[in-house]
Amino acid sequence: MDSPNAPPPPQINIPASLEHSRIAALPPAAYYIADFISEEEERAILQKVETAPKARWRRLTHRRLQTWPSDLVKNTLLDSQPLPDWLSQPIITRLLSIPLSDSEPHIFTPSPHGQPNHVLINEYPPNAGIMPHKDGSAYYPVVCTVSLGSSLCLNLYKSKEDGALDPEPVWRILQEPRSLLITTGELYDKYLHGIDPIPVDVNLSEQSIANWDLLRSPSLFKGGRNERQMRISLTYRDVLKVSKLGSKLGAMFKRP
Ligand SMILES: O=C(O)CCC(=O)C(=O)O
Ligand SMILES: [Fe+2]
Repeated sequence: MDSPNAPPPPQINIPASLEHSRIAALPPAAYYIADFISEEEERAILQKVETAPKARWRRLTHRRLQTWPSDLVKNTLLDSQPLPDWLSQPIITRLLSIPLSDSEPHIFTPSPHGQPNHVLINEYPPNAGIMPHKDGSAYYPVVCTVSLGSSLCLNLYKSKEDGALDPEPVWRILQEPRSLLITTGELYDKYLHGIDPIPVDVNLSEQSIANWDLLRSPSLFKGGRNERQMRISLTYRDVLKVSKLGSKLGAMFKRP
């Protein structure tokens, strides 16, 4: 557990406030912290994800996912169990330790539960992506994504006047392993996000990548390419509605 007086584990680099990690090229507001967790912490979380009971995985055509502590039922979290320790420590503790600005508390201070209560784990083989979408009304509009295992590009799209999707992304964000990306505001409500189902991200440059100046290792992408490996993402959000009935219903919907 992170305590205010303990020195941070080596390899992590947490800003004094989120303002220092703001992606300036994007509308308000998105933040990128390249070294949010250490390699050792990454390994430990990957091990927990990989050894979760088989029934935890839901298989889609090209990717698999786990939901913790459980699936939503009609946009509601059944309040049966808290998040397991390996999803709270160190990630949530560390996230909540970062002030929003030099004078304001953390990013979840105004949210109903003051912290994320739900984690979606997505596993993307190199050719897998996720269709452009919005995250909808079930969540407080702050999305925190920790990436593990591989880098890839998240694309941001806008809807055209007639509501159709403009197929060219307006911005691209490169997410490195062990990084944290936070998106809020207009990026939650107005724009769509998605990941191309391709084995290699191309045309990566200071001009094309919104968070280039915040990357840990921009030199790795000097050739403009990123060969994808297996990537696991952990998406932390606060589900607005939590049902106290969950402790009863939880037994019926219980997963191992
Ligand atoms: O894996 C990611 O980075 C994005 C996942 C996502 O957009 C979602 O689960 O809503
Ligand atoms: Fe999403």
